[in-house]
Amino acid sequence: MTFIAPRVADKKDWLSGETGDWELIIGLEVHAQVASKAKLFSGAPTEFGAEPNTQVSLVDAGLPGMLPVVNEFCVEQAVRTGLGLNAQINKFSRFDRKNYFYVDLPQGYQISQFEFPVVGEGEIEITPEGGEPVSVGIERLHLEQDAGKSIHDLSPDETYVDLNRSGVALMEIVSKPDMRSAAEASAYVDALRQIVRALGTCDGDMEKGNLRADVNVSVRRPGGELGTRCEIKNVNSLRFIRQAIHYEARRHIEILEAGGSIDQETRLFDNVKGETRTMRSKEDAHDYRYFPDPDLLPLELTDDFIAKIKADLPELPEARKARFVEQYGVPAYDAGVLTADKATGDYFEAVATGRDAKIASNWMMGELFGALNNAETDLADSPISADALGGLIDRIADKTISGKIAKDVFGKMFAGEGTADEIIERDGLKQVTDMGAIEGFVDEVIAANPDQVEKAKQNPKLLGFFVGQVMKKSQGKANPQAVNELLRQKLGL
Ligand SMILES: Nc1ncnc2c1ncn2[C@@H]1O[C@H](COP(=O)(O)OP(=O)(O)OP(=O)(O)O)[C@@H](O)[C@H]1O
Ligand SMILES: [Mg+2]
Ligand SMILES: [Mg+2]
Repeated sequence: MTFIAPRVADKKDWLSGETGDWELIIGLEVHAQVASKAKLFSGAPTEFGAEPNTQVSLVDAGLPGMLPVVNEFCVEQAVRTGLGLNAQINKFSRFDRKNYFYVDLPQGYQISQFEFPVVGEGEIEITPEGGEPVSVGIERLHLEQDAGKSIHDLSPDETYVDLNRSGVALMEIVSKPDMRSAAEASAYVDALRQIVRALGTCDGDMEKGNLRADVNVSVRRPGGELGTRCEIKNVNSLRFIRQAIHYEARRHIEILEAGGSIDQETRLFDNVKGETRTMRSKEDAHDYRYFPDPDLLPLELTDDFIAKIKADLPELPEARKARFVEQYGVPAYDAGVLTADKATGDYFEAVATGRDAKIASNWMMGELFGALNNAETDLADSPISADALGGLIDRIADKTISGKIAKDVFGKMFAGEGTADEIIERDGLKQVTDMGAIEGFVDEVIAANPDQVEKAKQNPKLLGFFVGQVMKKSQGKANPQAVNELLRQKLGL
């Protein structure tokens, strides 16, 4: 298989093949687990990592005669998410049975929403890395229950079933086929993740599988008819999403250019090989025989219910980003990084308030994130609190220390040696601003370098040499501005 790089210059992710260009089309179905302590239709707990089959009510085990009762909290979270996606909230929706047989589905059907989802069309704005913002349409969001889990690797000839996940509430968020590159697809999932986390409706933890994507991919000639899609199930990291898309796009192009056609298929992504492969083809495509679940009444939401949720919505990442640019004057790129999650934004606001915001953002994005990264830890466990970083920045602003010395102080703060003030005091780092003392250093340096003084009169660039010498004499503590001024005066530059 030949690897064809996307033509970044075109901005769109057009792929060149042997016979011309192809346009990539991607639509995603994201399954986001509702952050609820109880399941969608039972009171069983949903906690992650429990012993197998310890969180299973009779309803989740699909025992005959058991009746589901809808969890109102989950409905509320779906509506909240819908509002966060700028989407239509449907006051009438209905639960349907999606029938299929599998060992991890004890009821023999999944309760889902088909014809009448709780949330309809919406739209979010995303910014792919290095690209311009694009808007992605949301087709719908519906509530459904998760299935159990089959465990194949405990024994060579037996399959075990863990029903802890059975009945856990999921929101399936279906996008329109609006994405045109792997970068856009991963930016979309990232944006969704940020939104649900800001809303608190889903933990968005892809490693734990509480946010995962079915990735639909097709290719077409630029501007032509949509091609046949293949759906890659359950991809659970942004990197795997990008890899799966690239692999799948190349596969489609190779087949089409050789004169073949694409079969609509459900495929799996093998993250070790970086390949997708057939899981089931159209021949055994499911006929789910959806019908309204007779055990559940339709959901009818009142205006009041929706209005209350709306009144309680937090500021979402996109809005916060715009506010950071506007209110604090930081560049859009910084604002994007600083609003990637709530805690980072809160930390920034605490440091920036009452201080130079650009300096606050530089210290966070440079020194702090660098140190956290090296220590393989994150902001939640930062040894330097927002207050403490603010305290350090204050000492630069009031010229107690220079920016250069501040970096050393930062290192010591990060190592837990104390606050900026304590370290400055302890190590005697206070900047020398006493003009008399600085003049002493300057005179000494001039006296010691008569040749250089003569040269400097022809070549003002030598000023740097003198500044360096004076700073060295003062052990880095002389106020650099004062040193510069005095030297210029004395050297007549
Ligand atoms: N030609 C296409 N190329 C790429 N993506 C497409 C194409 N046509 C549709 N899609 C995307 O495929 C997804 C279809 O999801 P939807 O949930 O509606 O149906 P499904 O996959 O048939 O159902 P199920 O939930 O049972 O998997 C949407 O995200 C849509 O944008
Ligand atoms: Mg779907
Ligand atoms: Mg699908």
